[in-house]
Amino acid sequence: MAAADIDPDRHRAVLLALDGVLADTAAVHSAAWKRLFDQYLANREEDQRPFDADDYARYVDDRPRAEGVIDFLRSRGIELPRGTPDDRTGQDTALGLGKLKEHYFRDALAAGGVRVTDGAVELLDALRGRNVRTAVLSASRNCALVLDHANLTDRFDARVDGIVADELGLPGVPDPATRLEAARRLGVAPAEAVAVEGSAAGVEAAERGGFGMVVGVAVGRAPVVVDALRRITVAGAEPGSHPLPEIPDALEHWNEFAARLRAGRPVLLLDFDGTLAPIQDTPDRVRLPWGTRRVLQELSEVCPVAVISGRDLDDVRQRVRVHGLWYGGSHGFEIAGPDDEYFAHPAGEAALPGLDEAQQRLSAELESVPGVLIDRKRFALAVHYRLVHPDSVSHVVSVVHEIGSGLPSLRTAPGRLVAELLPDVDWDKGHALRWLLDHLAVPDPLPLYAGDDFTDEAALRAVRDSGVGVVVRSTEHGDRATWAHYAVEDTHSVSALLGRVASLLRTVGGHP
Ligand SMILES: O=P(O)(O)OC[C@H]1O[C@H](O[C@H]2O[C@H](CO)[C@@H](O)[C@H](O)[C@H]2O)[C@H](O)[C@@H](O)[C@@H]1O
Repeated sequence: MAAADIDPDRHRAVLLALDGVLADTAAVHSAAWKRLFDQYLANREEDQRPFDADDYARYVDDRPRAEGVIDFLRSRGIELPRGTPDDRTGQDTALGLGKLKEHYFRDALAAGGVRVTDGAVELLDALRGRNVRTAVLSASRNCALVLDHANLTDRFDARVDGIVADELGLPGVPDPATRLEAARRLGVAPAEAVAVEGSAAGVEAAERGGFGMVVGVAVGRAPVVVDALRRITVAGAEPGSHPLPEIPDALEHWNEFAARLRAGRPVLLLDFDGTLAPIQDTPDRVRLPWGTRRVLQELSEVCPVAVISGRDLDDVRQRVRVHGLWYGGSHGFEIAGPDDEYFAHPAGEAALPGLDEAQQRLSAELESVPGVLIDRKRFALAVHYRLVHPDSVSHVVSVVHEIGSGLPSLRTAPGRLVAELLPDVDWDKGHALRWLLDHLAVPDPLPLYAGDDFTDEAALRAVRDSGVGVVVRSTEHGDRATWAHYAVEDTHSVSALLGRVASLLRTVGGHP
């Protein structure tokens, strides 16, 4: 089965035709034309055969309305004058009947809506998730209305429709003018963009416009042909994640948030830096705010609480200093419980020689770069570049990658102005979270995870279907895709949210 893969590293934008690609508008138009013509023919003496699918394709599809009226009625032996734009709706002229068709189209849309193509929403989400800009194209002046009925209005960065084309005097397809205008509005060169078309004329327009990739959905003569929209994939996109700026605020949606918590027995799993404690220029300056410590203490009395951090286990334990909590260090490679429970992932031990060697080599190679901080945790190693001059950052990051890729026991992971080396196994904060849930064996658990960084996404993904995920907005990577259900502005808001959770749990003894 033919497929098309959009590669966000090469394709900065995607233009998508609305009609026949994103939505089945033809069904709505066809219903409106049929109502108009069948009703009209019933009152005439000439050929009264009802309007059918062949008539739609032959006389009216993708054609100016008045021309469609004239040509179809001529096929039934009726000659109608074109009329003028001032003609009444339903008047016996092509323009008068065209107005009535428009009326019926809106009726049909209001009554039955419009069917959105399978895979359309998922594709648009995937593109957004990878920061690929999108434009919707339609020759129709009803484009905005259709998008509204299809709940697609907010999913595009640009729209070039019949209204825009009329205002700018742009010719329709196969002329490339509307496609080029969309690329201009998205701020990309056509060669950097993909056009997804649903008609031969659209394909020709995109090819003439010099678009980087032209995909035809069930259009045989396109350079890339797919039989259905869902065959178009986006490299590196994870279906189900969403752009962080679009995630609703947890405090503003508190009632809904609380209702989710009521679905089980909450287990709180929290990241440390950037979530519980505000980010500082250097890791040693970080302090847990007094109010947050008090809330954690309160929470630990009503439900299990774990802090899962990229820091060393002892480091995070000392900075939080709340008894009764579980702690995870080195991104969950090491876990300790309140009653001396202890777990270390075997791959952590196995990676120790690699981490030691990486530490030595990184210290030697980066010694001369001002601002670099090498932060060794038991089972991980962070190279901080928050204080490094921007001109030297790519050098620092590439040295970490080079050294990491030369040591088979290690892998690299990005973070907030930090590049980390971790044991190269399938273990992350998501696995640590599941390990904790298994170990805690809370009946009917409802995991609530909060985090701010890339490494938190594994845990946010782990609670996506069975818990609640909260992401803390940040200036670094703040527009990435996230698995979180809700967002909060900063660490103060995390503290406020946890305070509300504590009150909720206190009133019902730990199970809202
Ligand atoms: O999982 P976390 O608890 O969020 O730990 C992730 C890393 O956090 C720390 O680095 C980050 O915070 C620093 C202090 O605010 C900041 O200077 C740095 O730029 C951030 O990346 C910590 O030092 C790392 O070891 C953790 O892996």
